[in-house]
Amino acid sequence: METGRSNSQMKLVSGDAGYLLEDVPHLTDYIPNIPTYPNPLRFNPAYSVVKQYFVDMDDTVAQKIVVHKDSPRGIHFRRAGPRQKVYFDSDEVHACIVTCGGLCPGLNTVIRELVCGLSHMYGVNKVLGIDGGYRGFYAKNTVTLTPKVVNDIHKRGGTIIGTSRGGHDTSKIVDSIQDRGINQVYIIGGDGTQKGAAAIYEEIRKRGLKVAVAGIPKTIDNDIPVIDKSFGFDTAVEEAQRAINAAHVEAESTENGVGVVKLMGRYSGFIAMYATLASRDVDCCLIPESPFYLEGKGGLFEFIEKRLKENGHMVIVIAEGAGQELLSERMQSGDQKDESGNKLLRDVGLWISHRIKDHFANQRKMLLTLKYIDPTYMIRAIPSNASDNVYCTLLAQSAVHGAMAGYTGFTSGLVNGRHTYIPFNRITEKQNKVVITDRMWARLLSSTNQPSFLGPKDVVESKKEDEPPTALLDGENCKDDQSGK
Ligand SMILES: Nc1ncnc2c1ncn2[C@@H]1O[C@H](COP(=O)(O)OP(=O)(O)OP(=O)(O)O)[C@@H](O)[C@H]1O
Ligand SMILES: O=P(O)(O)OC[C@H]1O[C@](O)(CO)[C@@H](O)[C@@H]1O
Ligand SMILES: [Mg+2]
Repeated sequence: METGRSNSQMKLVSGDAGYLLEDVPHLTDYIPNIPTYPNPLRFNPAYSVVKQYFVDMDDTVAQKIVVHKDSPRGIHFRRAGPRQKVYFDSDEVHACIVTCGGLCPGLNTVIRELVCGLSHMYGVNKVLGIDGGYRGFYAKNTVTLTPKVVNDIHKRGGTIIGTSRGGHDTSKIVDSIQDRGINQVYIIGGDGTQKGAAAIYEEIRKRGLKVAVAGIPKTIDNDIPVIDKSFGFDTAVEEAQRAINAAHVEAESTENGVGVVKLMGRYSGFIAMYATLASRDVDCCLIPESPFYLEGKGGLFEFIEKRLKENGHMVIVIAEGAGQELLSERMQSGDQKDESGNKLLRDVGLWISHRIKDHFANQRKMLLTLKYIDPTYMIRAIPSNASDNVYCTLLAQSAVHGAMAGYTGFTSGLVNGRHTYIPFNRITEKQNKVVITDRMWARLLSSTNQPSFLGPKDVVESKKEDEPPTALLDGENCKDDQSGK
């Protein structure tokens, strides 16, 4: 039973035992009588041997998988994959791909697999690359993308079609889509990009155009909610190990050696947390979600001194968004923002390195050798690793299957290990953050043996926030209502 719509993006369908499907829009929601065609995959020798290759129309994926016997079934998303019927004839499709926001390992793999998936699975040969992000729709030329052009691009970092921040003019973008006769739009980017994609979808729907809009979530920060993790995250964590290793080697080679590594993570400390857990060489990990302080009892300086006395060296990993509130007024960037409106951060790594050196030289009169390593762009400008390549391939293929099947206004995402179509507004309504009252953060604290820097009051406050954990965490409370994982 369809229970209603909060807006044109959200179709809610309820079922027995608290089952709720947060469905994605379909072109037929606003264009009646669109002709359908049998899915050309049924004639494809690679797939025709696969029993039940097509996804059952009723297949959905549960958001919550830790349950009690009397738990409500909760929120579900439509399962991704090829459908029996498609709503585009192969010759009719004119697709475009755009990449927006910061770089991320795997962007080129997604582009490659969109182009190859469209061509090899659906016989679609008209694919345009939009040059340089959203503004490329109206301010730049396009690039023709063929399987031959994209053949080797997954071995390179970056995005062959360029990216940018800012420049989202919905009306001009949709004019350009209309003028060029584009009817499938694939948009790869982070939370800002997906908000832009939602605006494009709304405008397309308002104009009644037969244009499918599909998002592919991208962010090395892993700050996109609902999905298990974002592509490129594993690669970034792996690359971060190299910086941590270097910091460790430098630190252990001198008396009272301290290695400080700053890693990306504007609002979410997932990269720092995972790189720390993977490395085991890190003595202290500082992330935006967990406040800390430097001086006095239980502070960072006290911990550094203790660890140096115990081990003679230590490694600190700090996410770029950590401790921003501690930076002095003079260092604050005030209200400076980038072109997309994201707040510009000050260099917390440099700041903390100076503060540590200053404290030990002047207050404690202790000789200490500190090396600061800032690998920021190096962890996102590299090609994706093997596992991210496979992940990117499936995300891209899922997006293609969804658009061909007439779905629109959706993001292709992995939920509990299954590929799904998620409505844009579920992806954009909040940011995914490390939950410091979750077991994963406790594992980190126990692995580094660092103080939590929290008083009992802070823990209670933080618990009250009730952030929904993601699959990268595992504090899922099965008694929760249907508000999320
Ligand atoms: N609320 C919004 N509505 C429309 N467009 C938006 C919105 N927020 C951001 N955008 C556009 O999306 C694009 C990318 O946004 P942004 O620079 O914030 O990166 P992102 O997609 O969040 O990726 P990341 O932060 O991981 O680098 C920009 O072109 C920006 O203009
Ligand atoms: O310098 P740029 O390109 O604006 O990107 C920096 C930001 O992009 C991110 O990598 C997210 O994509 C953040 O971690 C970082 O703060
Ligand atoms: Mg963002």
